Amino acid sequence: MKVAAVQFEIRDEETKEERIERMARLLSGLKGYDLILLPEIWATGYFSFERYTKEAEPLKGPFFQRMAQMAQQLSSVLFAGSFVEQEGKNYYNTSLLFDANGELLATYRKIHLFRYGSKEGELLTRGEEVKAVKTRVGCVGLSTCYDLRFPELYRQQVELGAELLLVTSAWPHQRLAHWQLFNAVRALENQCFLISCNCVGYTHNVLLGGHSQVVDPWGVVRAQAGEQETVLTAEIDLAEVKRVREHFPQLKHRVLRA
Ligand SMILES: O=C(O)CCC(=O)C(=O)O
Repeated sequence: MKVAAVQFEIRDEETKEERIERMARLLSGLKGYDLILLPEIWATGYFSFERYTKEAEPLKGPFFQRMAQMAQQLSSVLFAGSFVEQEGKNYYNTSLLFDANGELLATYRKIHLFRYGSKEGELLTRGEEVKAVKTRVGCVGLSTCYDLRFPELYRQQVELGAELLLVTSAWPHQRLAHWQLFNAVRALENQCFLISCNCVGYTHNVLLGGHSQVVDPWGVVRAQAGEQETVLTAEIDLAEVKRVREHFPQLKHRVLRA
């Protein structure tokens, strides 16, 4: 199957609406992909904490509607990245997964909120539910940025059937080495494909790291973006997950202690 990750540049001078329109233009050139990924809180900008509550939307607000429409127009499963969701008094970092007909397949509220040089932990409420979802492109595990540092989350996704790990991100360049390691290791230790979609650009004095990746179940990086806005593409075969797990049955050799 053909996959694409839109590594998007965050430009602080843009409004949310301008950013959504620019993303829509980028997406309109992406015909023929089975699965497309977008980054974390890209429409508001992850580091634009002053905009979070102002730009928050209910789950099925305009952001949701636009992304559903894009999935349908592209006939692609779309992991639309995340937005700031408001439900009552609470705000969440919520990502959306749409089927190729524009129907919602799943939502995921970020579980591990980032608190280092970030106001996310103050402003948002963490999610509770681990998500691995059966789709026409395989069973996908959903996660967001800082989640990458917590291996138990991905193991739970695998226990729920995940074979493809999708990571939406706004990871800073300062810790690019960590990003590179976690991308490879999460795929390798779980014998899954992993696709990550990061942002680039300078935002609120933070340089975002790019290097969105496609990693195979041996931990080999099959495709990797650089540090510019770009669309990372790859062709992957999920049958490899089964082959790798049969050939090297590490997941069956776990020793679980109480
Ligand atoms: O863990 C990190 O170093 C970066 C995490 C992050 O930027 C985020 O969760 O948005």
